[in-house]
Amino acid sequence: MELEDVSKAFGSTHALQHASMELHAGEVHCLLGDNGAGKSTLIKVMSGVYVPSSGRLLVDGEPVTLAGPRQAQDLGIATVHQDVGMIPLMSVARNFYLGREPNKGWGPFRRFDAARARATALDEVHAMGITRVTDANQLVGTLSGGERQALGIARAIHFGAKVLILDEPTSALGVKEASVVLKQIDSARSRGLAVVLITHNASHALSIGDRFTVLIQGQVADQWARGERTRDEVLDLMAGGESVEDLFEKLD
Ligand SMILES: Nc1ncnc2c1ncn2[C@@H]1O[C@H](COP(=O)(O)OP(=O)(O)OP(=O)(O)O)[C@@H](O)[C@H]1O
Repeated sequence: MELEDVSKAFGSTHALQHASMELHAGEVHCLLGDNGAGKSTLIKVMSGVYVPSSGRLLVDGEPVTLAGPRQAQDLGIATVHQDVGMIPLMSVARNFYLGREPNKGWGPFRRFDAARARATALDEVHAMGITRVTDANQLVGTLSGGERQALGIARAIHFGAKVLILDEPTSALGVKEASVVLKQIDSARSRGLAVVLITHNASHALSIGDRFTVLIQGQVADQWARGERTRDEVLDLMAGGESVEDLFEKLD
């Protein structure tokens, strides 16, 4: 998938200006930038929420116009937001299938196939390494933040995502939980998905990213492949182009 010279304005706010970015199968592309840099706007363009003011979106080299999130989903573009969009008082199985419930029976006898949903949801969740869940009837509200993220990722993969967009999946998590989610991102990459990872955490980005794009005030400030920048350079870019050392000095 490719974004070519994409701009998006909200009235006089130029949230995104002439941004280009390529996603490749089997790669994690980290999208970095300070608050308000345009990251959310960019992923909303990719996921069909916003139509760009100008520029193009290409999938497998063909220009596409996404009429809405449903169309993006049909093309295999899945977004997992920080809150994962799950209902805490519903079970793991119900949340896994939310909006795509497997049915059994025919005509007026069609009904939710609960047994199938439970078995498949549990298999997929275990395949993603969440072994603490042993009963698909368990309520999502009882899962940890990391497990919910993992469930969201497992669900996206199960429903055939080719592009997986993760909006700050590790930001609310402790060290151990974050590492579980990073492992899952790695596993999605191994399965050949193109992953977009928004993060404010330089260590997470550097540990998992294959390619990197930094946005500053809506513009692509830098783009590189793994190994082409030092850790300090990355930190400065993530701070909106300011030296992190200078920022600390200002605190004194
Ligand atoms: N729907 C909207 N209407 C008006 N302005 C918007 C809208 N969405 C975003 N903006 C503005 O566009 C700019 C980029 O916002 P965006 O949310 O894309 O940044 P971000 O990098 O995701 O920030 P954060 O890390 O804080 O989520 C900001 O100045 C924001 O106020």
